[in-house]
Amino acid sequence: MVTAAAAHKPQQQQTRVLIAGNYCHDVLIQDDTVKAESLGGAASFISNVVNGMSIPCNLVSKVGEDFKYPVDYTPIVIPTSKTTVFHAYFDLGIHENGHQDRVLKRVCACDPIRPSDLPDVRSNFGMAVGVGGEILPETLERMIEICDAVFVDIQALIRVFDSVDGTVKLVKLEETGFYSMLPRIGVLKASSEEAVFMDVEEVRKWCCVVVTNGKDGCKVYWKDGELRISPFSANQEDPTGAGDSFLGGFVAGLVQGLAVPDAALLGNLFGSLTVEQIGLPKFDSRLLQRVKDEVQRRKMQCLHCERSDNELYFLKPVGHEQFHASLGSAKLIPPCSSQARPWTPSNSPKETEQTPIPHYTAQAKLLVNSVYEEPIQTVEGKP
Ligand SMILES: Nc1ncnc2c1ncn2[C@@H]1O[C@H](COP(=O)(O)OP(=O)(O)O)[C@@H](O)[C@H]1O
Ligand SMILES: O=P([O-])([O-])O[C@@H]1[C@@H](O)[C@H](O)[C@@H](O)[C@H](O)[C@@H]1O
Repeated sequence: MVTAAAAHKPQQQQTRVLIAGNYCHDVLIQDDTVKAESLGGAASFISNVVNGMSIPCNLVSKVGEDFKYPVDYTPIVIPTSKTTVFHAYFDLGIHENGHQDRVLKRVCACDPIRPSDLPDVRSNFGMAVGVGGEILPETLERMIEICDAVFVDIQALIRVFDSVDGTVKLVKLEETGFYSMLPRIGVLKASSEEAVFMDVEEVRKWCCVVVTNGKDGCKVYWKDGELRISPFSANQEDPTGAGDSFLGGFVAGLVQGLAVPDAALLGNLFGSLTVEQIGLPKFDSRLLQRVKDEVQRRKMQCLHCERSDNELYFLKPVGHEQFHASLGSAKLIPPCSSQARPWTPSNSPKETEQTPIPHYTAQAKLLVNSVYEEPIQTVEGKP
């Protein structure tokens, strides 16, 4: 078995982002026909965004010897296990409102990621983003120890799998072994379908909660306030990975020093770009360059914003709407090449109202510290 240390990509001196979650083989099925097969898993969608934004990261993932995709971050290969496989059925989950949703089945599960698989160096941002049950309570504990702020996708915590056919079901967050760790994580991200499996009013007392809502963008909740963040328009082809790419964009924004509302816009942007392609999206290089330029410009703008108090961190900094417009216009740049293929009917997003409710909270402080306290320390007792 390849050890975690040997499997990692050679490290830059300062690892800023640590992603933990297994790569998967995704099979997209509609009307009993395989429509596409793709590299999947939240870790692949997130690293795709983070790499696209030129942010160095470290990724811990486990696969079997059957793993079939080239990836930037070498996974740990488990000879006795197979790669996690998900079948996504797009015709079984028609909601009462007519909205087409998917039914997911985990048909194969690779080994969980254990604390010993994680690197011994500290990271500023940890991302616990399992999809097939690979994040164990002790793994999340270890991430909390070695990362300044931990971002968790609730799907890593509340999924259970039917013992016969692997259908993904969700359980209440408070019934899981992760609930007591909430005060020590930075951000918990959930889709609106997943959010009903937690008491948002209770959880927001402990950590920042981000609920994504498809074409309607997302909402950020913290102890004393909440904020709706506008979406970007998209012609949806495949919803797979939108939430993952959102989280990648959100963290990419925070890594670069954006305030939470601006970083959430970057999350919305990458979510909207992802639904326009089938499977793992390929971002156009000109678009990425423009987004990076806009983020740099925004960062410089906000250096001049009043920011001496933690209270301001959740505030929409002046110029937020303009930043939204600039990112939106980046989406209009003609692509170097077109990757999108028609498959499902497209959706058009509605503009949503914005509700700034600025207040200081302990979570804000945690995030501020994680972003602005620069030095990366080594784990106590380890080199
Ligand atoms: N049809 C869409 N149009 C525009 N943006 C979208 C669309 N679907 C998703 N997004 C973006 O991606 C984010 C995550 O999508 P969502 O469907 O809520 O998550 P998940 O993939 O976890 O179900 C949304 O908050 C939004 O910013
Ligand atoms: O669509 P989304 O919820 O953001 O995330 C998806 C997971 O729910 C799914 O289990 C996995 O197979 C996909 O590759 C993707 O990671």
